[in-house]
Amino acid sequence: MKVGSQTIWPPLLLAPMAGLTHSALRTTLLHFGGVGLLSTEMLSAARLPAESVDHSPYLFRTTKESPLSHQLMLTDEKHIAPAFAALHRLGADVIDLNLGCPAPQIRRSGGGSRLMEDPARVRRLVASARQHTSLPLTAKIRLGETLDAAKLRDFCRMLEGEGVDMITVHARLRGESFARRPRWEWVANVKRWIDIPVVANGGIDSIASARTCLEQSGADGLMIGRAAARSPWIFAVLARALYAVDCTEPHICLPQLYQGFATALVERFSPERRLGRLKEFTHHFATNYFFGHQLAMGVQSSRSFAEACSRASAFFAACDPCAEDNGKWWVSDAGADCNSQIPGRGI
Ligand SMILES: Cc1cc2nc3c(=O)[nH]c(=O)nc-3n(C[C@H](O)[C@H](O)[C@H](O)COP(=O)(O)O)c2cc1C
Repeated sequence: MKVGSQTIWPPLLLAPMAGLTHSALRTTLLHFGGVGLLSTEMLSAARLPAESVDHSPYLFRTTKESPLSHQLMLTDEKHIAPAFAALHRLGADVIDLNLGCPAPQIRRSGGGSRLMEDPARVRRLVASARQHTSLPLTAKIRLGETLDAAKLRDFCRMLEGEGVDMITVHARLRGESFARRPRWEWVANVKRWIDIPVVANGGIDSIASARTCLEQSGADGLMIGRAAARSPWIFAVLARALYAVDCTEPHICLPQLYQGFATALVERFSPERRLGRLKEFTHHFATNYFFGHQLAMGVQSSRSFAEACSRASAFFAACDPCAEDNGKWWVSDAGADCNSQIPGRGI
């Protein structure tokens, strides 16, 4: 899939997810392979220029995490020039505009899905964004407030006309919860209306759901969110099954994978940044187990990273035969330093 100057292959994209799509998860995904485009979580355009790449957990990346899309939460034209200059310095491969986030605090600030209600403002923002970068510029949207084909069609055509190179459609209305079946057939409408690549998102968590989504949407690519945290090998599985990519068949040992993720957190983030991220990941990862709520609750109620790791270790020892092969594990809070991976960058 060609997006501006960037070739994305396989056309399997990691969804931006606040608290989840940081360097540790991206590295865990890369271990298995099959991801065509990685993503950051949403970054505030207003705050980005002041963030230190040496200290920001949102910006930290290793050289292996490429190609990487940086997602911007944009509310005001005045933030575009400094934010894009910062993204160029950071070596972003793709810049994505968040036009779909339904979270109340984001909407109150005028960003995310609030923007879809004001197409004239989005037109100005996108036109200005386009002038400030030659990098691939993409947009992530939901279907809107209500099912209104003409409104959605005009909005998508406007994005294309202003120079957006790809649109990802999270196939739900703004107010719809994750529990609702995604409306992949509406992605097919978007695909008919515009000529740039269209990526389908929402509810893709298996080969079967990916195939159904592709059949119903005719999308050029698929974006995967929560399933990436539950089953970080999903990209490798889909890349093999759908795109005949030569990924090694994943060997999955859940305790080992969890340990690898926790170690990556220690290597990348300062102590106060680790526990929250482990909790967020565990919330999704624990659903791999029938009694996963015990793992999730144990980690959720932990007061320190070490306590969370030791509770997880105990859970695996009791519930997962694979843990025996790997012995009793622990993660040291002391951590390694990833300056070795990127000269000049600290944590
Ligand atoms: C914890 C969490 C955080 C999210 N943060 C973002 C975000 O920062 N930007 C964004 O565009 N969407 C965000 N989303 C939405 C996802 O990108 C995606 O659209 C949604 O999860 C549906 O895809 P899925 O069914 O594959 O998870 C988030 C979703 C979750 C669960």
